[in-house]
Amino acid sequence: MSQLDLLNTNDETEKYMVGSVDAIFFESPETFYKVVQVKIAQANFNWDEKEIVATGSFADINEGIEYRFVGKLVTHPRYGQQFQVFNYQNEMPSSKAGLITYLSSDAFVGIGEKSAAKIVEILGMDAIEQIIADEKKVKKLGLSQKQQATLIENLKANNGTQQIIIELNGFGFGSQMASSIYNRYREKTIEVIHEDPYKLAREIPGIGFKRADQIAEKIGLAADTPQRIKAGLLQGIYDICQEKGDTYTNAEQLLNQTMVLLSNSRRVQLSPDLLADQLLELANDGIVVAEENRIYLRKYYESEWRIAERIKEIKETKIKIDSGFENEFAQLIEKVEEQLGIKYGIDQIKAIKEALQSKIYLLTGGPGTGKTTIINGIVAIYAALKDISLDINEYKNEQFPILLAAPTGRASKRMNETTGLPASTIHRLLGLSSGDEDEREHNQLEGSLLIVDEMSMVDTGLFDTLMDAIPTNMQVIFVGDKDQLPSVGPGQVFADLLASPDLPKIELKAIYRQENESSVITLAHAIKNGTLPTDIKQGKSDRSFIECNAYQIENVVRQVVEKAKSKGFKTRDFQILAPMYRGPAGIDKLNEMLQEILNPHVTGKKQVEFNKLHFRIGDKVLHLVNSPENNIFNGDIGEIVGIVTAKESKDHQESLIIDFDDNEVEFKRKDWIKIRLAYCISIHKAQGSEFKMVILPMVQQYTRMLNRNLLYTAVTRAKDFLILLGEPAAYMSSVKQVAINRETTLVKRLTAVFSPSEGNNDSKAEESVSEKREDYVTNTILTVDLINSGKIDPMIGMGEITPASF
Ligand SMILES: Nc1ncnc2c1ncn2[C@@H]1O[C@H](COP(=O)(O)OP(=O)(O)OP(=O)(O)O)[C@@H](O)[C@H]1O
Repeated sequence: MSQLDLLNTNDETEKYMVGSVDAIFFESPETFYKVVQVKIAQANFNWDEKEIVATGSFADINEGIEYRFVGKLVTHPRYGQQFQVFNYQNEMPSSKAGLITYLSSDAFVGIGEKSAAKIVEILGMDAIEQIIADEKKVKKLGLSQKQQATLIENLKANNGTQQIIIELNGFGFGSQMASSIYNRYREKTIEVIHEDPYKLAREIPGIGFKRADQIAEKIGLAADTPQRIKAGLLQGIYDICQEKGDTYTNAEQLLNQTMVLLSNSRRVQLSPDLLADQLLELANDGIVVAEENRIYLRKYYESEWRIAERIKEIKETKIKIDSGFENEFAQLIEKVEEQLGIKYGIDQIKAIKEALQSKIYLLTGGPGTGKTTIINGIVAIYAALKDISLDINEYKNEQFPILLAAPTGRASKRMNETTGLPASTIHRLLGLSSGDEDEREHNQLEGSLLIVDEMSMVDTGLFDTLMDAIPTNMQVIFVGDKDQLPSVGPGQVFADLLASPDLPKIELKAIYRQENESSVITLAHAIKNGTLPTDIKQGKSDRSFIECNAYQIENVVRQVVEKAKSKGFKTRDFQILAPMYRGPAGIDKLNEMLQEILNPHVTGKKQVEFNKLHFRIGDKVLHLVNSPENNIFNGDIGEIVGIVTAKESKDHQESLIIDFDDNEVEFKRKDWIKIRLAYCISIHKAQGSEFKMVILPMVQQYTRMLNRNLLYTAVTRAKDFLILLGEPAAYMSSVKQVAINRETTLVKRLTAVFSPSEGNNDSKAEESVSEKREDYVTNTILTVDLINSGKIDPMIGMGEITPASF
């Protein structure tokens, strides 16, 4: 048999080798992936040479140290045969010399060969085990304090990290995921997994319930263990709230959802009673909150109460209004009107005046109603009244006293452009990093006036954090368009605030955009009122309608785009918006086609492949998550301006350089998951952005997704031109479908804190949130009693599920 036959990659039998690491060829800075050369001392496979290249996930591996590697031989298309390591262990140095080499290696900075020799001489060959078992042993080795500390620290840490990575590998996590998990829990990793493997599903992006459940099974958690059922219930509430945008659910919905989740994951049917019992325990422990027939994750329950209480505190803190305000205001408004060359309407003046006199003020209005013009007026008059300079250069080391913020990068950039003042995203303002909107750690805001735009996009978690950061004496103005889509995350904060009778507000109705009577704005207002103009299909100077079916969409979009291009529109000037990703008229299909016509592959030019997609220089791409550390946010659109191949890069990792409005950010391959092509994007992702021309395909195929707020949001993204395509019936069904109101209790909480005497059972304004929790248990018992007594059938809705579904 030839050596090549022996090295057949299909040979899956487990191989091992013992050897020392000669050289580390490559190490990824972000993951534990490394390519090393191993000098073989012993192996259970044929290998003619002294060395072999090994690849794998090594937490901490040192040159000159002997390890036992378990894995298989593979053939790399470019580099030939290699040993792919599944797991490895530090073969404790078997000889005295080996142990000395190990203790004097790079892993123990400050310990040289002499000191290492002394350690081995005094403690013997089991020196490491002895020190790990009893730290005091290092005291008699004649080492300096620093050396003693290094020795203990590194022996413990190295031992730990290696073991952890080996165990994570054993659970089937690849190097990337293993490092994400390790980075989150550090030395507690294995403890966390053994204590609650489901924590991974809740806390590590990319790990779902099913994956966590597999681990749970591996460590011996039976399908009916309370821990598993509780995890399923928590996941159930979380999933329902994320999917529907509600801040709570009910027992029936929750039990159905959890039953499906648990049964699908392990294919075992559980009794509804088991689930109901565990739900009761979760409530008794205060992990979920049941109130009447509502079941909340504690965090949303508390967020709504906290928001309401904070709003009241801020609203009720007095602001000083000078006796001469009326006169001064009348003069200042005239001055601003002169500067802007406009005359404010009655409602606009009312808005500016009330906003200036209120601690908290809400301002809503559709496109063109003058929200930005009002913000400019408020800022100018506020600055004049308070004698504040609006020249940002005068605030070198000081905080600018007027804070402007919006939920997305693009919206805050627009705010900055329209006001000429600094504006930032809410995340930046709060100093939050990726994914920690709900964290309670954040900056405290400084300044005297805060204006937040695009409020409809702010969800309960972020708003709770924002309210916590606002000092009680700050004046706050929330601006938005209540008819746009609600936030992606749970809640409908802006709509709820507006629905509260206790907060001063104004809804602007008059449209001021004059230029040539924009028919896009007329259309937007018609949609908002639940109708379509009779001339919807007639061509106008700024909008047109092309009738076609789902299968013709791709071709029609192609023609429209080619026409726009020939008329001199740049790729960034027009945006295709669609409601769905899948299907012949879906975002994915359209992006594929649009990339081919707008940025085709040119032989010899660089392109990289990722998840069956190609990325090329010049591609328009969308960022899918918030990344405040790079100042890029969910929904930001950028352009690929560079591709760095593995060969060209110092760390041998390929990357894309993406330009987001002059902010160039490097994306390593592991981060490509955060971007996608943006020739066509979803309407949700377009919220907070505006485009010169919007091309909007709508077909009946999308029916499930269509509603009035969605169509309204899409149409209002168009600044100059709107091209509607598709089936008129799809547009009609959109306007008829009023977006179902989200289930939230913020309005209820606001009423409770503002009017505690209104006989409302929930009016606990006098109590703190923790005191309110006292009532959870009684309420939960009621709910679960209902289930047990058969008044709520937890199997309702499961009629369509057959054993085959599981
Ligand atoms: N009182 C007014 N008199 C004349 N023009 C006005 C008046 N108010 C606003 N405008 C003009 O109407 C247009 C729309 O106003 P503005 O941009 O403030 O509205 P908006 O509500 O912020 O709209 P959008 O949400 O579409 O940006 C602008 O060109 C603005 O200059």
